[in-house]
Amino acid sequence: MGKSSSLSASNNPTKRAVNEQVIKQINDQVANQLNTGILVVDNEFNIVVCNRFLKVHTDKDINKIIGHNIFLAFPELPEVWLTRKLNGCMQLNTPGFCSWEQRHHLFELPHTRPISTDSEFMAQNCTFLPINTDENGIHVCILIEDVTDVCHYQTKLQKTLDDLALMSRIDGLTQVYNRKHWQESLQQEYAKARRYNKSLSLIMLDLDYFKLLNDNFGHQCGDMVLIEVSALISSLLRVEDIFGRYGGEEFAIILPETNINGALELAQRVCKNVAAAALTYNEQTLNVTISLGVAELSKHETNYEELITLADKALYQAKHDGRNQVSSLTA
Ligand SMILES: Nc1nc2c(ncn2[C@@H]2O[C@H](COP(=O)(O)OP(=O)(O)OP(=O)(O)O)[C@@H](O)[C@H]2O)c(=O)[nH]1
Repeated sequence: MGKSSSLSASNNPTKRAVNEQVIKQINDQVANQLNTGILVVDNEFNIVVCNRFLKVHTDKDINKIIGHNIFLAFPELPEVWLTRKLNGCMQLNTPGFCSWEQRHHLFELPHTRPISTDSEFMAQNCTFLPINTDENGIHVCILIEDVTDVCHYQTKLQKTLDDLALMSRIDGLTQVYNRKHWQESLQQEYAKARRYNKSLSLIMLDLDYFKLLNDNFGHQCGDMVLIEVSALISSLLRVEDIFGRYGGEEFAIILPETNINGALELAQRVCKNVAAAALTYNEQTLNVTISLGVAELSKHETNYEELITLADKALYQAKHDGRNQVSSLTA
């Protein structure tokens, strides 16, 4: 009995045909209920199978695109790139993949999320699977996964991380680099200047009689002056120059590939511009000046800190000589 029933399942052609039909129905229903696009093309890139996902997400009549070339049915597809991808998959008989990070989408399918994204189209991960059929040779099955949410939250997360990284380098009050980042930059510029035998100069600057300004006009006025003066100085620099708040009312500028003459010229310009700036607080005119110390890297320094010490000494000299001026020192 057992033997005859097992024989009937595999050897009875009618039963086998019924089984195959049932399996096809199951496969079709599963494919049509999946929240993944399934599109199968033959070796001439004609569409052989297309599931309901693509019907739901496009206004195309799926029955009309079966048998048509994929690049005619979906003209938005990158033909050169996708042809190479499909051919590679068929020839090597190995799967391929394309993530939304490489290409945000292949198919222009509008996304249905109530979230705002940078693109009007659904972000997609696409997998390319080689399918071997007995009669018609190799096909490729393209699986289209909707990853709009992943893309949206990943992009938001990356932006937050970028903002945090920036914030960790920036002084909260003046928006110029903070001391930690500035000092790390100097360390790098020092190493570069030594390695490539390039010149490197430093300007240390400090607001004059700032305590008096705070005492006379209040701390808020002092803060406003720090913001305005650093914005003014930033506007006078080249993009390669690295401007930072060294602490309190002391600032510092790294000048890569700049010798002492270039650094002195810039320092004079900064000094004059700050002194000439028309700063007011509560309708009162403020006379703000700065003192600057300039130093150039020479063969004598053995580390970047010695360059800071040199520029700091020059700054002290400028203060001592009467403020609102530039002084320089060489080792
Ligand atoms: N408003 C404000 N004041 C600050 C800030 N950081 C430091 N200060 C003040 O800056 C003043 C610096 O005073 P001093 O070091 O005596 O220097 P100075 O009065 O500028 O005198 P010289 O440098 O010799 O010209 C102090 O009163 C600090 O409280 C800040 O972020 N905001």
